[in-house]
Amino acid sequence: MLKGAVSLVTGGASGLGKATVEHLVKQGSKVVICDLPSSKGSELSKTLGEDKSTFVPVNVTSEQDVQQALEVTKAKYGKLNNIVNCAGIGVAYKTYNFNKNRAHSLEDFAKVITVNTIGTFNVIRLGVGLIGQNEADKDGQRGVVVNTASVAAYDGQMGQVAYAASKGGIVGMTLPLARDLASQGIRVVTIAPGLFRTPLLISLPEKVIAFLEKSVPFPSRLGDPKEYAQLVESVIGNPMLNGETIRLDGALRMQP
Ligand SMILES: NC(=O)C1=CN([C@@H]2O[C@H](COP(=O)(O)OP(=O)(O)OC[C@H]3O[C@@H](n4cnc5c(N)ncnc54)[C@H](O)[C@@H]3O)[C@@H](O)[C@H]2O)C=CC1
Ligand SMILES: C[C@]12CCC(=O)C=C1CC[C@@H]1[C@@H]2[C@@H](O)C[C@@]2(C)[C@H]1CC[C@]2(O)C(=O)C=O
Repeated sequence: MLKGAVSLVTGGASGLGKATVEHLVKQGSKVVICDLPSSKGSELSKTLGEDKSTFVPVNVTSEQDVQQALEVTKAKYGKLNNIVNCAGIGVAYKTYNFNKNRAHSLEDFAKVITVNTIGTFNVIRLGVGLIGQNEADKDGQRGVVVNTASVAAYDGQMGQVAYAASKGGIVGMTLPLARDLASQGIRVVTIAPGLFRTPLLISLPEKVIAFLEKSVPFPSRLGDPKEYAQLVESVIGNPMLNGETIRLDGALRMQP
């Protein structure tokens, strides 16, 4: 399924996106790594081999940047089969800070929605144009889109109102996207990860990590980004998976 395929991964220079890039390349896909200019995408591509991967500096909220990435994809690899949306950010503020008498900044709320929700949609709306140019396989399929939400879309914690809303938006758009794109044989599936061992979580004090790990029923540990990448491969390989969000969380239900 991945041998000879071309995949575009946003947020591909770090964490879950990076593990996905590495896994897809290992499975024989060419990969276009889209991430911010300040990211380590270029180094990653050099390590993987610049024939198998290409870094394009992209802010997912920019139409121009995403178009540029699609042009590079077409010019270098001739087609696009899969999009994996991993780019994302978060802030941690309560709706109102009653000690400081200060409301959640509207700018911060909008920023998280803009990158996570609008950025994801921006890449999909432009990227499916190129996927739609593929010849359909014997099942009528032309390509697959995999998005990244979070368990926060369902059990957002205190201080996660912007993040949870942004991820809820991704869960909410999954079915209508799948319906909109069904006529072209393009599937859309969202993964909602729990707690994964990426730079953000690794940087927390050991005590906090141990506490977070304990909150996961089984296996009681942080997820390995490779396990996320493994699910991306399964989603791409299974033609009946469509219009659904899959939790990948060891049965974690986050507390308030
Ligand atoms: N690590 C975890 O436990 C979980 C992560 N997630 C989600 O998974 C995704 C990946 O998270 P991690 O790998 O942990 O984070 P990370 O911070 O390691 O990677 C995110 C990448 O997105 C890039 N990025 C940020 N804003 C961007 C923009 N505007 N345009 C292009 N690229 C941009 C960053 O430069 C970075 O390379 C995010 O959407 C996050 O919300 C969801 C649930 C759990
Ligand atoms: C806010 C959390 C949990 C409590 C803590 O001591 C430290 C944290 C910082 C990283 C957060 C933690 C948790 O809320 C889950 C997320 C938001 C985590 C970063 C990614 C995270 O795993 C996620 O996106 C879950 O959906």
